[in-house]
Amino acid sequence: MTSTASSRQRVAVIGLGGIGGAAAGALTHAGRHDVIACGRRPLERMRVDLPDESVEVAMTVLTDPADASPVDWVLLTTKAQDTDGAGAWLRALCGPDTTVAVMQNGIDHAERIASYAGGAEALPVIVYYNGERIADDHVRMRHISDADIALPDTDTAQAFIDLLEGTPIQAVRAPDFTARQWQKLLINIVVNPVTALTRQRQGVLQREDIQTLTTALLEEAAAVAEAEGAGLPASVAADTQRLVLTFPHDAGSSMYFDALAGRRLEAEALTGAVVRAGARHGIPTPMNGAMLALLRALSDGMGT
Ligand SMILES: NC(=O)C1=CN([C@@H]2O[C@H](COP(=O)(O)OP(=O)(O)OC[C@H]3O[C@@H](n4cnc5c(N)ncnc54)[C@H](OP(=O)(O)O)[C@@H]3O)[C@@H](O)[C@H]2O)C=CC1
Ligand SMILES: CC(C)(CO)C(=O)C(=O)O
Repeated sequence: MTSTASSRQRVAVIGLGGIGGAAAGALTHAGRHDVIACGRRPLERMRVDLPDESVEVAMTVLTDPADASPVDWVLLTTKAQDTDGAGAWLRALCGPDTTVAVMQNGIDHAERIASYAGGAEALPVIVYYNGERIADDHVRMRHISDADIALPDTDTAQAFIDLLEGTPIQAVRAPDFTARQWQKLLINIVVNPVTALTRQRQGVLQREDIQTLTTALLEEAAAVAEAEGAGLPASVAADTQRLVLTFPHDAGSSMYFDALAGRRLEAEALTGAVVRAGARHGIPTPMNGAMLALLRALSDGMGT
């Protein structure tokens, strides 16, 4: 674990989309650490619309893992399905003292990076803030929950909170981290597929016919979460349904933006995780299975 309370740290952010662009921009703007970004295209400056201010920051962006060397912190912010593609970055950036904050949706954060990160420690991060890539050099971050990220209740998590000091990213240590991972997954198996498949922003969730669908998706997923020992309350399906209806109608979702841009969808890490866990426990998930088939068909027709 790296100590960050006072020392200047070397930070690398892999991926400069909605989540990574906001994190890299906010850390660079705060100026407390040496931040590099690892991307697929060169970039010199980025406009970052933070919740309370819009800033333009000069970025140091590497495009070739051969130019990278081990750092104190790696923030992995690609989509889950692009983790393998980011493997060369992880290998180059991770040493024995590196911590990798896996800022992705889903429930198997640590497993995704295990084969690339050598001895580096994985810190799973539940991301609640909304990040939108407006252009390659322009991202917007919005708070949509009390906390922007949730972390396990560990010293490493505290070191990450210290790292983020001076940025608008509000973090909490969560003793109920596993429950929260599943709670977030329940949100994602509703908001992401529905917005991506309908190509409509979150206002579409207010439709009565869509609410019938999302209730069914959530009830299946809640049964699977219970079998997994997630520790969620019996009311979690109804609670999640109510919660997603409070989200901004004009917000998209990470999967919605991929559908619009013709990129592959994060279907296996979200809906796929529920369907696979349901199969392990012998719990039928026909509605999520149907969504998964549609998402796979859409995703397989996409480019990258
Ligand atoms: N956006 C949101 O509001 C939220 C997103 N999340 C989760 O956060 C994670 C990140 O999502 P989001 O930021 O929206 O995703 P984006 O698609 O906006 O950004 C992903 C970034 O990763 C880059 N990337 C992909 N492969 C590589 C690679 N091999 N090397 C370097 N960069 C690479 C992409 O590059 P390129 O530009 O070339 O495609 C892109 O810049 C996902 O797991 C998502 O589910 C969680 C909560 C909210
Ligand atoms: C909850 C939501 C929809 C917030 O942006 C999200 O996690 C995503 O876009 O993937």
